[in-house]
Amino acid sequence: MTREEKEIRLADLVLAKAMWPYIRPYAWMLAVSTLLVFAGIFFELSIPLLIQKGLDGFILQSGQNSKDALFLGLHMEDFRSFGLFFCLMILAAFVIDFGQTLFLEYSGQKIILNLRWELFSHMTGLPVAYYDKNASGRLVARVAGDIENMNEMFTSVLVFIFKDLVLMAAIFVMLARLNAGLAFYLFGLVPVILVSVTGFSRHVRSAFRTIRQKIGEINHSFSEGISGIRAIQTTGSAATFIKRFRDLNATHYDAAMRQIKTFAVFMPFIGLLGIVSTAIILWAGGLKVTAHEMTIGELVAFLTYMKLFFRPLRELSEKFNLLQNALASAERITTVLEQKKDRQRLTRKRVRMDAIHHLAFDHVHFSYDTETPVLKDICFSLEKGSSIGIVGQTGSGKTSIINLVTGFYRPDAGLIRINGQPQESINTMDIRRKTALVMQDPILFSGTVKDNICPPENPLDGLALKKVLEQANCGFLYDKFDGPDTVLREGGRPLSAGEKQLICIARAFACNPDLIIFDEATSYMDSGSEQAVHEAMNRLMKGRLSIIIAHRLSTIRHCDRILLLRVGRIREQGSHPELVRAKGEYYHLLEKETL
Ligand SMILES: Nc1ncnc2c1ncn2[C@@H]1O[C@H](COP(=O)(O)OP(=O)(O)OP(=O)(O)O)[C@@H](O)[C@H]1O
Repeated sequence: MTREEKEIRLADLVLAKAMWPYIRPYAWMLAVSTLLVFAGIFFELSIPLLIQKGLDGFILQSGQNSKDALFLGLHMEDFRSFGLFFCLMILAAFVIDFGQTLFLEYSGQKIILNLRWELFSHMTGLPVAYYDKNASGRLVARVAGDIENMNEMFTSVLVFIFKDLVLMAAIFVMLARLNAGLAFYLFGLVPVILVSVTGFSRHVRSAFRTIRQKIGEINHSFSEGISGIRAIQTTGSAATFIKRFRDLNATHYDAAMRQIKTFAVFMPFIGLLGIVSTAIILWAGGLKVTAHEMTIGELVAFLTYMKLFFRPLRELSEKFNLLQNALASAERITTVLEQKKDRQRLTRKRVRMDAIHHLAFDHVHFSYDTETPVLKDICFSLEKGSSIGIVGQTGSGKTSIINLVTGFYRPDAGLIRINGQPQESINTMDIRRKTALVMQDPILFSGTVKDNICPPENPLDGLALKKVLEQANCGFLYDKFDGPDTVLREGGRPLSAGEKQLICIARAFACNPDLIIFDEATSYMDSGSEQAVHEAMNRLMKGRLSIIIAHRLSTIRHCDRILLLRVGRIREQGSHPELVRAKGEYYHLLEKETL
């Protein structure tokens, strides 16, 4: 056993334990389905035996006791009642097959339905830090591809591997019972079959793995190419992207061809084994029939069982690979679901909070990777009705301060106090409920403007909604579009950047926050749109705690306090007139901006 196989098998128990809560409600269906599989095998194996009885007992009249205890202790007097019995057996096999497929598909689909829902709802609650570390393309592949692999495992792999193994074992028993001498010839082929199946599985598994991996990368490349289409077209980097994609595509093609070639050799090889063994059995069986050691019916039944034996053999090795693949998917899904504890940590054993009226940073130090300090010794405080502006060069740590306020990350040292209490003692969900974040890139979801402003489960009445839109300067919605019923497509299309930002401000009004944070909210706008957004911002800030991050000093000059950050440290702090009087860094920046 290779190290990798060992690891997968060790992990299987853990996986089974993790997946059991999803399987448990439908376990009885899977059990019924398994019982039906057994019943199905019984019927499947009965057919060749019936053919033998029909041939020997009625058609050729060569069997001695064929009419006695014809089948399952039933006596058939004539060929018509035998034919009727045959038809009933086939009908019963059909009904069992139908029932088995229905139970299996139903339970498989239900398990997947719950698992997909759980995974998605769970992912919406995962810490932002998790998303910062994991590429979105990979995570999307998890919800889509990995869940689909698991669906395949429940509906077409697990039960069928089991069925095929039982079927093959049962066929061996039937063959030995029909004619032990002939079965002995067939057992001679077993080592050849085992060696070829193992070799084939190894080859296909490595190709499978490469294919899956490359498909993930291809998806990622596609999504990156589509979301960054403007940058690609304007920077002239299309050729680089196309070349990277072509290489990826070619690797995928090579792996797919490797897999196809292996199948192309293996499948006919198994077919060849089937033909060779049929020829051997026909020759040896023919000799036995002519020597009256065997009836023709028995020979035909023997050959029919052999045919049944080679069919699952072809599928089994392919299914083992699918199983490996599905187990890898289950492992990835379990890893995501295990992140649960992190979310619970934010709310469990913490005091509830109704309102924010004071926020303070007390000698806060922070780094993303515990090695590179991003914020150093940050101190400031903010009361209800007042505002703080944060300025500083790119990468100076402005957004990192917001990441700490909202609880997306934790400080390495120092304290953040809310209403005088340490932030980590307060339910983070309460803090977020009372906070509105208006970001540089306005995030709007597909749906109506109304749904974007207030979720349908917590709607505002018509009058309140109109007021919120008025306060946020969203009159354009009534002039150019269908008011709050305007339907937005992905990314908030067809609104302009400024219009989208005003909708985000309306959303902030609707949730009536105590703390409002603007992170470069006007940086993409022309002066006309900026004016409209500023008016809405000023209205929203009244009577609340506000933090405004901006590159342009004009945006924050009216704030009660301004922090100037450089390389993670507060270099200057004070009101606009105080900082101008101090003639320090802020003053020089102001001079540059007014030039
Ligand atoms: N998720 C992250 N993981 C690791 N490092 C990060 C992460 N986010 C930001 N950083 C690093 O932290 C530093 C501060 O980043 P931050 O986003 O707070 O700067 P900023 O002042 O808001 O910059 P900008 O004005 O460009 O938005 C930067 O050096 C950045 O590379």
